[in-house]
Amino acid sequence: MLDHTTDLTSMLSRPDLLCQRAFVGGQWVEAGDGKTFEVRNPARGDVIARIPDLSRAEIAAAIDAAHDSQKAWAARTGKERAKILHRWYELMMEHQEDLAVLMTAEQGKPLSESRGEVAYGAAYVEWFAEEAKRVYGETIPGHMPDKRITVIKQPIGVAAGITPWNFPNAMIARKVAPALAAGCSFVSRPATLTPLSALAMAKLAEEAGVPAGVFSVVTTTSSSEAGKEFCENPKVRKLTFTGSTEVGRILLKQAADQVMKCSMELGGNAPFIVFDDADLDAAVQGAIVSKFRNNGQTCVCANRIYVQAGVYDAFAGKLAAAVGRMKVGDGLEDGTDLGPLIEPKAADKVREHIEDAVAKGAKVLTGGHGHPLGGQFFEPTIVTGATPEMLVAKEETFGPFAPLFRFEDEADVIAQANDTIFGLACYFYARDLSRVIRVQEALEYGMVGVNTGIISTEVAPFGGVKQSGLGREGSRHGIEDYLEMKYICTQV
Ligand SMILES: NC(=O)C1=CN([C@@H]2O[C@H](COP(=O)(O)OP(=O)(O)OC[C@H]3O[C@@H](n4cnc5c(N)ncnc54)[C@H](OP(=O)(O)O)[C@@H]3O)[C@@H](O)[C@H]2O)C=CC1
Ligand SMILES: O=C(O)[C@H](O)CS(=O)(=O)O
Repeated sequence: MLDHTTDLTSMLSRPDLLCQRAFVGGQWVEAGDGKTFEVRNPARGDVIARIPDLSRAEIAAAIDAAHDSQKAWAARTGKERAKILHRWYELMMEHQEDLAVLMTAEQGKPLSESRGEVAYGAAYVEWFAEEAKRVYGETIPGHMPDKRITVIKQPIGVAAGITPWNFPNAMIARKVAPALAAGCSFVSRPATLTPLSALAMAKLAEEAGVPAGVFSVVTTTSSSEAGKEFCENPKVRKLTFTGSTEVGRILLKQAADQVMKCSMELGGNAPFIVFDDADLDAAVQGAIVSKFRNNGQTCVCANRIYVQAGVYDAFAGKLAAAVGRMKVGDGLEDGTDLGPLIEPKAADKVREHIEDAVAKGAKVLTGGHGHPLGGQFFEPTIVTGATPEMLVAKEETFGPFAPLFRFEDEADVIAQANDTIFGLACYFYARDLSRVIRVQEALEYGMVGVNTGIISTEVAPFGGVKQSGLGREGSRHGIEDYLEMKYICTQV
């Protein structure tokens, strides 16, 4: 168990990766007024770091440094930027264990998941190191004999990003990597609860040769002030956000005044559908990984589990048995499957959804309460008899709560699955080919898992429709959000 900062640094092969200063314009800085905020280990509540609480003016200074360094960074060849990004990827993987320990200490997820997230984040850096060399334009046959048409793509300029606590490495990597690959500079503002991963990434970016000012990490408890500076500062040309739809709406409204380009990866409410021709064992494994990855604190996790009547009881029994084998504990301890929730209000939300469901007729199959470990630990919970009238049918739980809805036919479950303002990820298990094609086309989501519960990869376009967001991250499409297209018409 961790007691204090010294305990955490004693676990690191590179203690200097626990950075307790902000990274602005290539300098490691304190807040001008000396203000700091505490970072606590959610498993035990102890303080593991004290981080500068920067002011809006200090955030503006990071934007100035990004602006002053961007043109020279863009003037480098794609190959030069690729080389530096690839070195950053190599350093992230060389220090995977230290980055994972820092992540589990500040966010709580099991060390095995933290290692996976570091590799996932690094994969985005590796992917966009390659894409940096492939920003192609085009020539178009002229519309008149004396005209020549070309189209080129240029970096948009200074980009700013606000990211959540649930994936404190990958959400930053998935934004900074394409931005830098395109020739943009980037100011990152990580969540108050989890700044350590971002700061360690900045340390390794500096070592990889990212020039001063091109990538800054501004730490502050005043997220709204950071958001306003990002949206109102004329030097910022691009805003990218991952978090709740509620905050996404606020930022979009603020960004509208400058007609700023925005990318939004927002909330979800993923349906997970099991048809009667599914491989039930595969469906159970898919439900476990989709529902309980990061303790359910994932925007793409299964939030509603729909099971066709003919296999409902068999699936429920298998799922309960699998959940019963999951170990709740400190993420730094071997064998832990489910760490603590990020903060007390997160446990309150899970409890609220469970109590609401039971009050409206659901039956607890397993779990249902805070875990005996106390604090933010919670029992993984399954209820049967879930109905559309329950809170969990409309809201993202963001915790280890699996409500089982029973359905009769395909049309009925498609209607229920689509009855939400969200459209990020969805999943279904079936083996009839015609049904698979019908259902994958009928579900109104940006991403579909067919006979799989995990879809996150750097090679595919990640993003949602409806109120789950704007734009895509990852894949060959992800760099486009950091580029402007310029049409050139030349008289010959
Ligand atoms: N789609 C996704 O990937 C995610 C979805 N969510 C959803 O959001 C819910 C709440 O989680 P939470 O982490 O609080 O998500 P939030 O959307 O509240 O926070 C996400 C990030 O935005 C920052 N933020 C909050 N308010 C503002 C603001 N007015 N202006 C600028 N930035 C702001 C937060 O800073 P700080 O926390 O430091 O104040 C954090 O860095 C979850 O229950 C889940 O439903 C959450 C995380 C990821
Ligand atoms: O915000 C999230 O929950 C992540 O985008 C989920 S994933 O990309 O790691 O699947």
